[in-house]
Amino acid sequence: MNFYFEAAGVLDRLEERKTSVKSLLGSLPAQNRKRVTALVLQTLKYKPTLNEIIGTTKLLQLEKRAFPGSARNTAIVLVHDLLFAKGGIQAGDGPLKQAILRHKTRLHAELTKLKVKRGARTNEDLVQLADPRAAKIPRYVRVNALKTSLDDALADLNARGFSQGDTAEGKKFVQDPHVPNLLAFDAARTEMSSDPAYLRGELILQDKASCFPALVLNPPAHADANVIDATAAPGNKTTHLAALMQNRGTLFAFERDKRRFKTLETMLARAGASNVRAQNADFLSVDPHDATYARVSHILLDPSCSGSGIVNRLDYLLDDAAEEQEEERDERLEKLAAFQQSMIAHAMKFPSVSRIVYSTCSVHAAENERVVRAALLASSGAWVLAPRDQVLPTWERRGVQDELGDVGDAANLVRCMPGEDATNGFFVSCFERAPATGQSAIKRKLEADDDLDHKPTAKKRKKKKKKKTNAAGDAKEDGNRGDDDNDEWLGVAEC
Ligand SMILES: C[S@@+](CC[C@H](N)C(=O)[O-])C[C@H]1O[C@@H](n2cnc3c(N)ncnc32)[C@H](O)[C@@H]1O
Repeated sequence: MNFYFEAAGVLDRLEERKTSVKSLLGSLPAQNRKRVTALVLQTLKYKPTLNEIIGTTKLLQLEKRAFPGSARNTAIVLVHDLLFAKGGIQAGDGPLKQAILRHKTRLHAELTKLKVKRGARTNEDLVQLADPRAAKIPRYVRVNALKTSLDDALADLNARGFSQGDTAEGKKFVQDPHVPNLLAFDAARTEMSSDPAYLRGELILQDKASCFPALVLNPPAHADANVIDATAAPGNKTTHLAALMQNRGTLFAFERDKRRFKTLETMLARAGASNVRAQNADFLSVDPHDATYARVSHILLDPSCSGSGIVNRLDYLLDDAAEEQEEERDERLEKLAAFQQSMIAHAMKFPSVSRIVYSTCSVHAAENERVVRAALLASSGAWVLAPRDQVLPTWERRGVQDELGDVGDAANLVRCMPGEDATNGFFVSCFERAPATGQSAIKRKLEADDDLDHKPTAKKRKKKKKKKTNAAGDAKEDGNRGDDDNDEWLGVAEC
């Protein structure tokens, strides 16, 4: 029973909003920490549902002696386990357990009623529907071109009672206007995980925004094509890339986590992605100059991130928790951003790579525009952003210029806002090698910064003076020249 009390204690202190969930869980005695953490996180996910069920059953009023006002969270964690844990309540047979079990039938019946009322088929649906942003996200399903054609998939769906409509409602689905082969279903009423076409690998459950990176990378589809997916598991983007490559050439897929690598292998097999060479390895330890990768022309980088864009994450439930959390978050973001930058810098070292897509499911500029900015500056002008017309041109929400600063045009970046774009929060950027001739705006900017940053030596002073004289001369020749240069400096990327 102890760990139930500990979990309830964590929930109590969270409600006081004096500290963050992370530090609370970190301070628990080591022996129970894992178990209590899992229980707290699960309970938080289901808390709105549990509160409603406990309210309608009047459990606390009926069991006042077992659960006085101060023990509300103890009742919540116990009801959580009764309704949602595999083995039910994990405790002896004390009075608190008995108090809950007296209402077992009623509690289960209320859960069933609530599911019907909210149109939820599974417990997970209940969590989804409790988050107002999630209610706006349809269930997206990508037709896997490696296993079936769009026409055949549509015919199969029609034969099973689905039909195309203007909105994803009930048995009606919509063809997505931005992503070919993507269908949107009614999230509350479509249970896809047991769908036969899904089990055959013909349909892949993938959020719309998560389909953007492979589309933007636009990998080649010929026998000599060499592409890398640097951070592959669970493999949604890998199988999407393989489909766009029509299983031709070679797609090297890296995943450093052993357990996630197994999932990747399962996904690849199910999707029939036969051109993938999956390796359980750290991308950062792959030698860019190894002959195996000499012809790699495209790299997809979808590294670990805060996941703050994912609707249903705990971050959302704890959004308004203590201030300390903000500080902790900033620290975490800084660390993530440093890692993300190192991944981009590493990708840029592959000698034949001409195009790199970097994406996150984060809404924080620290992991998005600011990482892109740092990567562009670190490349000293060798890389620029691919132009908007190659980066989902019809998608309206673009990057944040103030965060990207003067190193590129934020219109070349893609953002998705949870709750507003019918997707999870997402960010996509695409780097391409700067043209060999001419100087990129970033390079010019860096040189200028360098000139400003360092005390001019006699040689530099002389050079600067000469530059100034030339500029003055040029300006005389062409009245607007000086202003144009300024525009280029500020407005930026050569794309
Ligand atoms: C955001 S997930 C990738 C999701 C995947 N692209 C998809 O669409 O299914 C990031 C993955 O990268 C892996 N990862 C993180 N750093 C890595 C590294 N240095 N090398 C290889 N894999 C890495 C993580 O273990 C995690 O599985």
